[in-house]
Amino acid sequence: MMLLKINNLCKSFGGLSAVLNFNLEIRENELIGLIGPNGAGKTTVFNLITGVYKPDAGEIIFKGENIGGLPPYVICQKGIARTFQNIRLFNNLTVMENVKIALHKNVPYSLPAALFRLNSFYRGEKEIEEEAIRWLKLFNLDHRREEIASSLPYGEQRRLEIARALATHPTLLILDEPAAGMNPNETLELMELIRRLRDEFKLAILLIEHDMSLVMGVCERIYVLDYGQVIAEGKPEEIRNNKRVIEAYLGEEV
Ligand SMILES: Nc1ncnc2c1ncn2[C@@H]1O[C@H](COP(=O)(O)OP(=O)(O)OP(=O)(O)O)[C@@H](O)[C@H]1O
Repeated sequence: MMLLKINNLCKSFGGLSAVLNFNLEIRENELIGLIGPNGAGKTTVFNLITGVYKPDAGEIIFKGENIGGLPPYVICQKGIARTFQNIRLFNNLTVMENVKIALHKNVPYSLPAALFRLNSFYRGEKEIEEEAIRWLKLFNLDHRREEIASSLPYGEQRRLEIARALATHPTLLILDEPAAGMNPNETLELMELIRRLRDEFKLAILLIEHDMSLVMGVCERIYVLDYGQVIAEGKPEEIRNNKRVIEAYLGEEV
């Protein structure tokens, strides 16, 4: 079933068309890559989908509803979660607190229960704590539970950011350069993790990545952006041999 359908999306900054008549389709449980040279408009597309920017024109249809221009927290509630190119954790909070914040999107108690500290508040908080621990175990971060997020090694901060995104129970997970700054071993582990998450949580995943081994290794379909426009779309082997794509990367290895 179709999950996300983007029609003729446009966004300019001053006189510059960062995204121009952009179209994309993602079905449930698909793993899609968005690639392109620096400045091609990839992050702008992510910022449009997640409500950071309002589209100038076009539609972003998610589960049949146009979500273009809605605020980020509403888009998150509708089932889209993301990570950022430069990791954005709550640096001064613990690992556990970072995940608990995401779980407070759907608190299992009422406002009066929280204000008057009713039993349902304590029960709800316990449920949140237990779920946070389940997420940390899944991402092999449980032993770091009480550590401050910014003190974690880089690869673990990336994993924590993905755990926090998943704790909002998305149906579409958007990853902006998840392998940036990782060594080849960490990248291999990340590829394994991305495949596992997609299968276990029946997720659709859209990722931007400059690491071609990761994109070609995990994505089923790839969209290639250049100067804000899609210049190619297809399976990894089709993209690898596409003349326009090779030209856009000007001899870079695809
Ligand atoms: N907030 C903004 N204000 C002005 N220009 C912007 C803004 N955001 C992006 N741009 C411009 O839009 C174009 C597309 O940028 P974008 O960050 O989306 O590209 P990208 O494909 O994600 O690049 P990279 O791979 O380097 O991250 C660039 O020319 C960029 O300078």
